[in-house]
Amino acid sequence: MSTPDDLPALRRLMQTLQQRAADRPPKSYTTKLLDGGAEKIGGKIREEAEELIEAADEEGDEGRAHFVYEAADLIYHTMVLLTWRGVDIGEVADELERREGTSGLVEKAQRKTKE
Ligand SMILES: N=c1c2ncn([C@@H]3O[C@H](COP(=O)(O)OP(=O)(O)OP(=O)(O)O)[C@@H](O)[C@H]3O)c2ncn1[C@@H]1O[C@H](COP(=O)(O)O)[C@@H](O)[C@H]1O
Repeated sequence: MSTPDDLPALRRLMQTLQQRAADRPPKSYTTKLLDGGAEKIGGKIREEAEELIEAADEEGDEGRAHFVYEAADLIYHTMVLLTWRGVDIGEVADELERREGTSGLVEKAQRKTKE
């Protein structure tokens, strides 16, 4: 499985989340989410996605920093859902690698001819 070597923070976060899933320490926000299952985590993902979209057109350095902050929130919660489902970020990286070089437009056209 490939690992996002250029993004060591993502790899470390994945390991922390997997450890949380194994240990379920009570004083952990991740544990709270994992215990709530896909519904709880999915609700947070929806909320964080909305917040990211809202931040997308905020101007200036502060707006940019807020947008980055919201993107990190969304990525964290998405990674918690991956963890809940037993999927490693490396598997997502593999899928992105498989797609490398194929335009979304080309992929869509191929899908349509198969249907
Ligand atoms: N990267 C994150 C991270 N990003 C965001 N969050 C939390 O996600 C929540 C974002 O939701 P909101 O802004 O809606 O805050 P809230 O209203 O308090 O949230 P809710 O009570 O409504 O769920 C906040 O509580 C943030 O602190 C995170 N919590 C944890 N991590 C990482 O996960 C690791 C393990 O965390 P614990 O499992 O809590 O120890 C940490 O060391 C960090 O590396």
